Amino acid sequence: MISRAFYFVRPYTTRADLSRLRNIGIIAHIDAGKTTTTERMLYYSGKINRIGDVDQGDTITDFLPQERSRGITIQSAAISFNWQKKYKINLIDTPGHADFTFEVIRSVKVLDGCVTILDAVAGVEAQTEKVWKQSENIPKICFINKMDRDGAGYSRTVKELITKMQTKVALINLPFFEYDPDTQTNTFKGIIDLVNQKILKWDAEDPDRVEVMEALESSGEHLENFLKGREALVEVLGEFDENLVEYFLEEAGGDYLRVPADILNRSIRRATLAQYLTPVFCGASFRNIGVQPLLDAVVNYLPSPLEARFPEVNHRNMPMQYDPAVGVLMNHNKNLCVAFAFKVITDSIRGTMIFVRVYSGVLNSNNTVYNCSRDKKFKLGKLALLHANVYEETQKLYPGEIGVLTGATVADKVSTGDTIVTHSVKRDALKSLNKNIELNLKINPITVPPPVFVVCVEPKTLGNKRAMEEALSILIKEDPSLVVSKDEETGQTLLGGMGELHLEIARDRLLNDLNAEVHIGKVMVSYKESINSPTADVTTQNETGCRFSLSVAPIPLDIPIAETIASSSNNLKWYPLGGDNNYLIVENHESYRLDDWSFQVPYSAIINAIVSSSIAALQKGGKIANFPLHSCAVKLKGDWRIPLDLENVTDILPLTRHLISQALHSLRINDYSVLEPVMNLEVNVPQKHLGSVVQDLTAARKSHILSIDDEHELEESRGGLTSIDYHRMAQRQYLPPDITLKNAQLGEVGSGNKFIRAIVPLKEMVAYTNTIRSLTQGRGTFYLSYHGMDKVGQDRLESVIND
Ligand SMILES: Nc1nc2c(ncn2[C@@H]2O[C@H](COP(=O)(O)OP(=O)(O)OP(=O)(O)O)[C@@H](O)[C@H]2O)c(=O)[nH]1
Repeated sequence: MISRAFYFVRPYTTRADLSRLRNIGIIAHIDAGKTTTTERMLYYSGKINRIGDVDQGDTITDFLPQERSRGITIQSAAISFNWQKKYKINLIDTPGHADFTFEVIRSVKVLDGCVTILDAVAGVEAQTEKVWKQSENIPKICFINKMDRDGAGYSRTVKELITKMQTKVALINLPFFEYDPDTQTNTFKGIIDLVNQKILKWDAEDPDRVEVMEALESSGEHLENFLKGREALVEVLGEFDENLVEYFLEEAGGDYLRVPADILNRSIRRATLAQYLTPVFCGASFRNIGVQPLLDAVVNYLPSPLEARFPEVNHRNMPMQYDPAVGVLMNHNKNLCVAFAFKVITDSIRGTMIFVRVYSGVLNSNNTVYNCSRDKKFKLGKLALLHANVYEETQKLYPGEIGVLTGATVADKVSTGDTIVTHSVKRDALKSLNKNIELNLKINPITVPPPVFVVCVEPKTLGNKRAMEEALSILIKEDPSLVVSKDEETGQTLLGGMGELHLEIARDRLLNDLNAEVHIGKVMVSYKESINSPTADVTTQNETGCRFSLSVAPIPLDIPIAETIASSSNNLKWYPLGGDNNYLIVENHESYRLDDWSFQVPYSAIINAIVSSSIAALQKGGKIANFPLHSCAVKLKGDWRIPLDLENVTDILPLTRHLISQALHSLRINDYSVLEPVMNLEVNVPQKHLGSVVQDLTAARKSHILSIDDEHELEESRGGLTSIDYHRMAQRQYLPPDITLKNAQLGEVGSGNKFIRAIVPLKEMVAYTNTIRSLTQGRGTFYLSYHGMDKVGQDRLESVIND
């Protein structure tokens, strides 16, 4: 491994005004080349002075030891750099593995635009489709990478992009190959830039040398590709931009070559921001080819914070407008600063670091701020800009910035998904902010996907228990898609996660980084129980005069929870109980109104106590196998009583916990069901293997087949167009011939392939990679995503419980 001492990272980045700031993410399937491309971007921007390599484990953004040893990105890393001197790019390199989806979701939440990287050999892969959907509200550009590899297919990949992502495209550059008559091979050397009418050829030995030639002076197929490509570019933009058509007809005299680059660039920018189309670029980052034009595209075509979408907030009618000094000016208040926490990490030296995106105004170090999501007021400590793992302290975080809060004062005050507000200028002026609107402003939090696998974590000795709990609490604070629960029957601590790799990485972190002395069991599917029918109402009263009545009822599994909540009575308030789709439903009190509250203890303290006791009671599990309860609603009646002078809620906790257990106990074992995670499965197989794959899915894997389609006849629609329209669009799109692909390879994709959609229990999909490989001679691909929890039928109950 090459030592970091041989090269430097320049931490400082000059501040750009808001219109010249870009907050972008790099998203893609695993191994498409996100980190390799990011590394080149840092090099060409002057941020680093030598290029690191993923395979040698010395890139800037993959800095965790686990990332370096495994050669994959695990956590998204933020870094900023300048481009074309006046622009500042804040870039987040995200992981590609499906187990780390939450990292992508939380990054996308605070980004204004994305670069999607595609592998020219693999084409549009499943995880790319997923992250594309997750980022569907933000403009994107596409980079077809690995054009140097055997089997790279630029045009084949563009076709897949159009049909699978259902997007129009504008090809901005085309691949440039050089033919060697001696070896009779074509080698990828550079690009044909259709906007600037140049051919750019990179030097294989020297990453800084680029030969620039006039495209019009080329000949043969290069010239032909250039002319056809430029015509197609002007045409596609003309469908969106009337001004361009006018210019083309009147000023350029109908000549595609006479439309100047700046007019085209403006038009591409407008069409990209409107998400009318996706500009497409190509290159080979590993060979340093095509990265500078991609960086130009980031600043030319992706939005500044003054053009990005507004954040979604809890006050639906909150006035918002862009302001060059404030960013997103909210509630017409130029002094209001609003920031959103999207990530928390624990650094061994600096302690807790909270990543925030500032949407409005300025965050000043040492200011008093208010966490609207937790009703907490506190003082900020130091602020910083992070460049991967290099720390740059700063006094202020300006609008549009992505930065970090540090210091003991903030450590326990902020979690992922919280909204922080403060006064932009005065140190301690929360009182000047509107109590009901500004101090109650919440940017919609990040959705956390439910864990589907669990491992059992045990302290090596009883003395290690406390340290284990502390280490686990750090882990789940950093990554809310990890969930800690307790098996009440056995007392075991369970750690839930998104997949086997996710839990393996968590295990590494527990043992090696947090030095927890623990034993970790084998990875298991996370099963739950639920109830089939509601309990009777139960009531309890203690000697101090507290009295509560409640029942527990099942929440329907087949209706989205948002719909269930929306259709319930206005008289009821729903509070989530942890991550298992359990809720506390509270009836309005018969006699007390919140605005006329005469009790010593605040209403929120009573609710918090009942929430905690409900979580503990439901964790105790069901009657079949003690799996924690899922999709249960604890319904609190509105006739509860507590003494007016009750000083704290410690009495309430055991009372309601016991009451819930009593209600659940009254049900018979037959009133319970075991639930298991079921997954959406998509399988793409050549026609000739369809029978064996379907047979295996239905017989061996108990899956429920939803549809089997010809790959090109999928009938989904986006923007009013059907997928057939997109297939037609792909046929019409000008694409240069894929000269490095043999005919056989060209024919493989999309022709004669069948697309199977099914719902399948996660348990039955273990080791499916090997099965699909052997059933289809390595030609089939599949993709799994979480569908929901479903009841386990009697026929499989025993095997599930034994599992
Ligand atoms: N031939 C070739 N290999 C490349 C290119 N770009 C990346 N690679 C290789 O592809 C592999 C994966 O590259 P990464 O940059 O780690 O991909 P990634 O998308 O960041 O991967 P994850 O973050 O783990 O999802 C590495 O072995 C790279 O050297 C390219 O342009 N050409």
